[in-house]
Amino acid sequence: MNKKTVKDVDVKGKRVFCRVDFNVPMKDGQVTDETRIRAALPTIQYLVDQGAKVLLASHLGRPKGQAVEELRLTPVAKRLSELLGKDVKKTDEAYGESVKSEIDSMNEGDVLLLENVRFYPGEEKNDPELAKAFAELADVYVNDAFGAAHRAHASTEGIAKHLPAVSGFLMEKELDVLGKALSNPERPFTAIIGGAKVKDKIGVIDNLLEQVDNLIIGGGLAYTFVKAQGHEVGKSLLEEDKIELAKGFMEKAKAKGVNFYMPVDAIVADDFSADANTKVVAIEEIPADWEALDIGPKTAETYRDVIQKSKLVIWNGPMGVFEIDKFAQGTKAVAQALADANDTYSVIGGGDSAAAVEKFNLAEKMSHISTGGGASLEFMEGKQLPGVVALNDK
Ligand SMILES: Nc1ncnc2c1ncn2[C@@H]1O[C@H](COP(=O)(O)OP(=O)(O)O)[C@@H](O)[C@H]1O
Ligand SMILES: O=C(OP(=O)(O)O)[C@H](O)COP(=O)(O)O
Repeated sequence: MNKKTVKDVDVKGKRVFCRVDFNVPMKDGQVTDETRIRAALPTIQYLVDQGAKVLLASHLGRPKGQAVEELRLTPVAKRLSELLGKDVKKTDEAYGESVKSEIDSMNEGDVLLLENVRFYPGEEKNDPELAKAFAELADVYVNDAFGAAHRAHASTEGIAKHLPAVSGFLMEKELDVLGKALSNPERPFTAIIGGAKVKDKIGVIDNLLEQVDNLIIGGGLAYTFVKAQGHEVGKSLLEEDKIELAKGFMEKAKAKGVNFYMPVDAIVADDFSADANTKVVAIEEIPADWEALDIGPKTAETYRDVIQKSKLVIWNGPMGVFEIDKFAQGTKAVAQALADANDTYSVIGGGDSAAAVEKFNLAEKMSHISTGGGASLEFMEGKQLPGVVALNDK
């Protein structure tokens, strides 16, 4: 990597604003998957050991520029404190006088977690004033938030203009591993795209079609494609204004000789809940009042075969609503197929995909679990990540 890292700057006694991605899944005020917190520990521990005053900043969810009680980072501070084995204080704001006075009382090696940076409208707008306000808190900026590196926000991009700006160890490792896997991909090269962020991910498919041998579609994303094939999708997730785009992708795949795999069956439910009635249906037979919440068994079988014949697989986004056991089978089948494929280099991207692999106890079997979903996809597309571009060159 041609960017400076935390090892290239002196941080002893300095106030270090370290942007991390603590956008972790939570339920009832508890962190339910701590992969992203653990992934940031090497950088945090290094800063502590070097005697820096460590200010950690992160977003959580999408609060749209205002304080949302359930999206406070308090439970994250608690978990981080346990993992680090030292007290981590949390502020109720992310900048300003109250935060400054808290920083004034810090000793070398102390860690302070700032409140969710997306509670302020300026964050996602990359407002220069907010970037300056963040920068005023610190002497050095470290970006270790690979998962948010594709966002040009005040705490990921704007702030880097005001301070010496370097990458953390997680950022460095992610760019290194993904760069190596993709510079000369082993073939057959398969991409599996699922999840619910249809708008974010659908554009990625266009670029992936230039690179892969097989493209597998699952999750909530699939039903826009099912609709594009001319089938009804009932109450399944659907992005009406992307149907034409989806059609275009299927034609492009054909023209490029890319094998395009879509669900042939699905598990449908009469309600988005654990108590829902469910049944397996052929993809062209989704009932009008039901929604497809997982891929069906025939689909899972085909996907398994494709995975086993691949040399490199990148997987982003679960195949179904894996958080509910009834709809977890498709995601589990894909995870298991990857775990069983010993000759396959597997790269898992995305907070929820990583959480799924963790849930099935298969994390150890994957070659690389990336902490970034959208970020790893954009990186693989060959796009420049603003959070990386903004850092100081070596
Ligand atoms: N068929 C579906 N309908 C609705 N939601 C789905 C479906 N399949 C998967 N999901 C949801 O997608 C979410 C993950 O999507 P996304 O954020 O795009 O993935 P990632 O974090 O891995 O990038 C999960 O919470 C899962 O419940
Ligand atoms: O969870 C994240 O992205 P991901 O779901 O693509 O992995 C990152 O924290 C970025 O969050 P965002 O997509 O709300 O900007």
